[in-house]
Amino acid sequence: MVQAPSTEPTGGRAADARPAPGVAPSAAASAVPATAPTAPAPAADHVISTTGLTKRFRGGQLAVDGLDLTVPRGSVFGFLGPNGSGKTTTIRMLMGLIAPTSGRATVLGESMPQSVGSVLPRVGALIEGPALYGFLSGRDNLARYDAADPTADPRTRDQRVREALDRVGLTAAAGKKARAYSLGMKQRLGLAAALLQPRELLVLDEPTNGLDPQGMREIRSLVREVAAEGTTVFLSSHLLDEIEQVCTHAAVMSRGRLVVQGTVAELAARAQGRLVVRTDDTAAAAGVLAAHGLAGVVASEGRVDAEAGHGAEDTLPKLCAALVEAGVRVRGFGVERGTLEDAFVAMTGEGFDVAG
Ligand SMILES: Nc1ncnc2c1ncn2[C@@H]1O[C@H](COP(=O)(O)OP(=O)(O)OP(=O)(O)O)[C@@H](O)[C@H]1O
Repeated sequence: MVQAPSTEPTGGRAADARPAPGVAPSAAASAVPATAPTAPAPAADHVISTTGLTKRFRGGQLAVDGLDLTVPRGSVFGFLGPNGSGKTTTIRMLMGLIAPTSGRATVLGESMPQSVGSVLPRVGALIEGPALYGFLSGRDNLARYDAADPTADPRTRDQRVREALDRVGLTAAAGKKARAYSLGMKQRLGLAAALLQPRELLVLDEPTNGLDPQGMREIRSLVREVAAEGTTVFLSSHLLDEIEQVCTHAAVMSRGRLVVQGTVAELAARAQGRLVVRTDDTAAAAGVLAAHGLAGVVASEGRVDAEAGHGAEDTLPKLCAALVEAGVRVRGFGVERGTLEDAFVAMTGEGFDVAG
């Protein structure tokens, strides 16, 4: 089931507000004009695929610009970008909650938004925080979500709710009113709602946003568990280290456009490491590195570093020998691995400014 995002990002988090109820597949289907799918099915190993997907809002804002995205089955796919880069708008198009201006999207092999009614029952989603009734217990909130799913058998509801609560570690707090839940508990309850039924795809929009480190760890470990059971997870985040920790694949967005996509290892490999020489003879060391053609040589207190460049591993012994030969007293020498953040900066020429 897809939970309805509120139009205001904060609205979905307010447990006491009367929320928009979760969008039952049939309700979502009726919101979008149905037309016969004409696009060919994508390769079976892609759970999400978009071509030229574009969304321009009425005010003229181009939120998503010609997106070509491919999410392999079985991946934990990180959808990464600073605030305002178009992640939520993309997810809302993928879930059939808004129609694209142009381009096409397929989810689980079917065109969206046309096939929203048959696709959404196979997808669990948590978008902009769960919509909860604060005056109901966690258990009763889940029962309401389950009841909104026309495919869910009411006779086995209690068991599904019990199992979902257990899986997210909320059994002990099941009887507590949702308004008394911490933000992390609310997120976990939202995940439980998304996991009431076995799903082929789990879509999570910034699931750790606003959580403390413990809450973040809990959500990440749940994501890993779900993925280990074979569910593909599509996860948006503006946290680079989160993507590095949890995801197998990632796509990077900037200003509505896709910068790059691939495995996390491939993306991180694009980030050139820095060669670091620890020494008190910084001027001499900087001279040796520059003489060997290294770019970006920077000397600071007790340390000189430079762009390692590709193939750095092969030139390290030569450089080390040259430093020693020049009388540089080397205390430490090596390449510090580049991070995804370095890769982002290298690819976009921009800092990864989460404020957008
Ligand atoms: N309903 C809307 N009407 C007009 N502009 C919108 C609407 N929704 C989003 N935008 C704009 O589209 C751009 C992309 O927003 P979007 O929410 O998709 O980004 P995001 O990457 O998910 O960022 P965040 O992490 O802050 O949610 C932003 O400039 C935003 O202001």
